Amino acid sequence: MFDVKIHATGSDGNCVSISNGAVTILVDVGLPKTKVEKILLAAGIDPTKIHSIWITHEHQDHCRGLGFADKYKIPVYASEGTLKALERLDSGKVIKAGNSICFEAFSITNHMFVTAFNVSHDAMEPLGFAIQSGAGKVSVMMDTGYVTDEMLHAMANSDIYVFECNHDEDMVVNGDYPDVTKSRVLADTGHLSNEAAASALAKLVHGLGEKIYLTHMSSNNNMPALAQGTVKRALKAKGLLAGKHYELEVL
Ligand SMILES: O=c1ccn([C@@H]2O[C@H](COP(=O)(O)O)[C@@H](O)[C@H]2O)c(=O)[nH]1
Repeated sequence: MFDVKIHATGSDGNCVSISNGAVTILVDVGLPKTKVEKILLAAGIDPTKIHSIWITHEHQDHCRGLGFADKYKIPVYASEGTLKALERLDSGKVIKAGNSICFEAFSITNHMFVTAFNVSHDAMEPLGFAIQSGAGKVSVMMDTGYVTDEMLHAMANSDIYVFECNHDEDMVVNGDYPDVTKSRVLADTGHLSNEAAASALAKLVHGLGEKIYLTHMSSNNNMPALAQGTVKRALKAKGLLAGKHYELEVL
């Protein structure tokens, strides 16, 4: 089984580690580099052992700590658009949506495939990632305004879902954000609402003990109980109960 740790999530910074026991990767380093170093060491992760860092897109809350990659000479993978926006096209490694990169393939137990898929966010070329190995499958989907069939296909049959569950639409509409920010959050290239996350998860989760992490939650336009309740209701409509058919954690 994969070991997934959500070290930080939300608009202040995102960082997830994924390990299959042999290989550890990070998805996003959206905290200052010294903080990335600190939280990883506190979690028992040796920075010198990190195989690679996968960046979903160029917004600061996802890549602020890229200096951490430079310090430890860790390869950085992202889309061409993201690497261009980060001015790292020369040093970064390009992954295209639909493509998989396989590493440590010399042993069936050590191998890990990372497959990229397009998401819909107001960045140059944002990606989500599905990570597979003998340890199972983990999907990471953050910062997307909606979920397409292609995204569902890429994430299908995961054991672990790291899923954006950003806001309650009514809270955004009636909240304090300026109109331009409200429109941005609610746009197709914005962030995922509780309802949209719940509806996508209801299509993905089969009740086989999947683990769901609800992430990138707004502290202004959401409440953990509201997000959790929305997802639980959608899954209950399929006959699936938290704690029995799947595990749910709100971060
Ligand atoms: O004053 C603000 C607050 C937030 N944003 C952006 O909106 C989205 C959602 O933020 P949450 O903190 O999850 O509510 C995110 O992209 C923020 O960067 C903003 O532009 N201005």
